[in-house]
Amino acid sequence: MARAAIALGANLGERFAVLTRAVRSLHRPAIGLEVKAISSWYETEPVGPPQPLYINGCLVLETSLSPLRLLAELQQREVEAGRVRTVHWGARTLDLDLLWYDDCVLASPELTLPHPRLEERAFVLVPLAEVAPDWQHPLTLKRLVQLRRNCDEQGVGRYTRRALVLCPLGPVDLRPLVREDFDALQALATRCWWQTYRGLLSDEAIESFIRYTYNLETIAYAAERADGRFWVAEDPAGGLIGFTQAVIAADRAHLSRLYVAPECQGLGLGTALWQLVRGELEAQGVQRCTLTVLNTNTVAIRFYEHLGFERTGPSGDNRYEYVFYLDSNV
Ligand SMILES: Nc1ncnc2c1ncn2[C@@H]1O[C@H](COP(=O)(O)OP(=O)(O)OP(=O)(O)O)[C@@H](O)[C@H]1O
Ligand SMILES: Nc1nc2c(c(=O)[nH]1)N=C(CO)CN2
Repeated sequence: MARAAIALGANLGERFAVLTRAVRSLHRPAIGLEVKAISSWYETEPVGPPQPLYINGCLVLETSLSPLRLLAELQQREVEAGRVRTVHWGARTLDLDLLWYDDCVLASPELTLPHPRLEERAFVLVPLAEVAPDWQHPLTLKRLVQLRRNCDEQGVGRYTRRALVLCPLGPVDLRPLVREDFDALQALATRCWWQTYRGLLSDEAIESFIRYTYNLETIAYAAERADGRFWVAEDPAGGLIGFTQAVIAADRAHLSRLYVAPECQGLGLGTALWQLVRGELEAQGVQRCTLTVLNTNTVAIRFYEHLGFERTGPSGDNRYEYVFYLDSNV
């Protein structure tokens, strides 16, 4: 198996939907394509003629395909995404570039490896350094960390409202909750609540919490609160398998909920949801994030402490209060 890196870019249409579909379609172990790492997403100013902002990211793949076969797979996905080539470096629904393929060096017009403009593009180097920091350019012998350090990152900003994370299920989409999710969220929350609180709370209390907190009206209210951030985790088949919400008020935030479907626990999704929340809180200048947890919920307590939350004391009704400091100067 060879290792290869792919740059993804999109600046037309439903950019995230297109990019998510592309990543998922590149995870096909049966045909010798396996996604091994996915970077964060970045919103980037266009290099080239005036055009809309891009979303860029990078992947590392393991593959049994030859470089040219891999390029053909990439080009096929660009066509499927509706890409039309008109203007050089112009706007596109999807751009998939092969950045490198092991130590392979090639210089044909059809395929040049490593990608000839890799070293001058911050919109490639910044996400690539996340997923392959130790990669070394086979010709210049420069390491990626060094290339990234020397590049001008202006115009390349982290996009904190979404992430695509790899887990044994394949690429899982962490994205904002939308109205079409409400029914599925209600069903998932009901399952999560029974699994989490059976034995810790009375059945009547669980039933009444679910009825109060996850009826369609309260879900809609939570989703639409101006200061709320509500994300869901969507598995590769389109099912919801996790959710979280943080409420921000000035430089403080409160993590109101974080749940993962019972059958998907232990895959790193809870941590991934927290990382997404944390990135957004940092981007908003939030300094501390609090939460409360039932004092008998040892699984959750262990999880939050592992993330770095510190207990600040008991709160009313059998709960503990925790805080996470985002700014080490606080
Ligand atoms: N490493 C590579 N990855 C992708 N395409 C390549 C590579 N090397 C050469 N090519 C060739 O480049 C041609 C033009 O590709 P494309 O239209 O995607 O360019 P572009 O995205 O507009 O510009 P750039 O190549 O600077 O990103 C393709 O037909 C492809 O055969
Ligand atoms: N920010 C940004 N600018 C670009 C991009 C891209 O992916 N991101 N792709 C281009 C052609 O490959 C030309 N310009």
